[in-house]
Amino acid sequence: SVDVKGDCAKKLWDQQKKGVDYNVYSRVDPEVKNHGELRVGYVYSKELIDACNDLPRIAGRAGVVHSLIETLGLLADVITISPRKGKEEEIQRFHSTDFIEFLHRINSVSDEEKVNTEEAELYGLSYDCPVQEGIYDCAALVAGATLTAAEALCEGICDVAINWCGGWHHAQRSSASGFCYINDIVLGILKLRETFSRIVYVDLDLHHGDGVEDAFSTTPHVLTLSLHKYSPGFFPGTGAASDVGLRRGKFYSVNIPLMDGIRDAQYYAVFKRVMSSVCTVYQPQAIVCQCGADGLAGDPMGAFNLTEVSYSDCLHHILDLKLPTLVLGGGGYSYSNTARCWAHLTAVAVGRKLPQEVPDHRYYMDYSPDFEMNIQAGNRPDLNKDEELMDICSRVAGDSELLSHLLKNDAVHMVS
Ligand SMILES: CC1(C)CN(C2CCCC2)C(=O)N1c1ccccc1/C=C/C(=O)NO
Ligand SMILES: [Zn+2]
Repeated sequence: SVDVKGDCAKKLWDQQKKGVDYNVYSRVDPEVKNHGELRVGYVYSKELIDACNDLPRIAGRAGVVHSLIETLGLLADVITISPRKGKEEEIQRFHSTDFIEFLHRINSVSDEEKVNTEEAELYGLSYDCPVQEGIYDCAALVAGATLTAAEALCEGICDVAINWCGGWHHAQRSSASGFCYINDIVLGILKLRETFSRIVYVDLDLHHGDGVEDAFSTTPHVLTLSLHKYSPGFFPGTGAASDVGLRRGKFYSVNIPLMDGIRDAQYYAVFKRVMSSVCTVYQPQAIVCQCGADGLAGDPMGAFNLTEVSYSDCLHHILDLKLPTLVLGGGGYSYSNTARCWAHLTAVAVGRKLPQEVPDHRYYMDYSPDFEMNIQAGNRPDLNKDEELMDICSRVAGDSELLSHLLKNDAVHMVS
């Protein structure tokens, strides 16, 4: 059973004041900026974690993330929701039948040789998206978890719904890409569209959220906003500031291209400026946020210098909108830093303060040598110039003016 946050926090605080020392890792401190009244759904099951633990490029990551969140006692503050598997007809709402059929076929193949290569190439299967036994089953479980989270928001079971196993933003309608096979985010947004008419998708991953942007580039009902590294030869190569969407979706795709080395303060300043102007004009009814953690200092991608602070500030800003919010994972290749970051974001959602030290648990040694919960900012040179970033922001804000003009003249699309 889950205490209502207020009671839990108050009871714990009263106990602590009375000197009863609760054996909790995190001090519940009412001073912490508290989204206390938010009900937070946390989607997970042993089956989902086990399946994601077997994914080749992030083998074991799901378990490290969940174990830290569990050890920090955060499950006591959330509504845990067991996910269902995505049904074939749901997955077909975005992906083509032939692609799904192909994924089914390679799902049961044990050795790669049997797969005919040019067909695999056609569907995006390559080094980055290896043929993997059981890949369909795993991807369908992940998609089902994101759909379960979206349904919980539509039914008002919770205000925030988290699926750290989701966030596979590169998958396209008929091809895998960038290690993403089924685009759980697109499926989750289509589910939210059954209830909400205007949805903002925020992509904080190091990489451009191309699969989600492409899925909704011609519609004004989903505004996609992606902040990402944009430089020659860097995957996926899309997401220039000039990429604003097409036809009826023009100005409803927003891209903030960034250079290596960006740090927390600058990143959050850009996010806040763009997100504020977009939301003021667009008036979204729900938010989806992909929190890919490969922008963190210390990630093997070695690009940005972010810590959990800017990710937390962005999520605080989003939660302050008091809208149904779907929170998803994504990239993140330093497992300890990814776990630190997503544990902090879970704590932000439930309004808990975390301890300085990583608590002892099964994966404690992954957090050496510091064993601290905070991530140290890197010192890679910052190639971003303030005036360039401000210029991009004001252009987007300018587009927001255009967007507001469109909204006034486009009432048909924005019927609430
Ligand atoms: C195969 C992995 C996913 C892993 N990886 C690194 C991390 C550390 C050692 C290898 C990559 O660069 N990858 C990729 C390879 C080709 C295309 C895309 C990606 C990553 C996409 C992504 O994160 N989107 O959000
Ligand atoms: Zn990424």
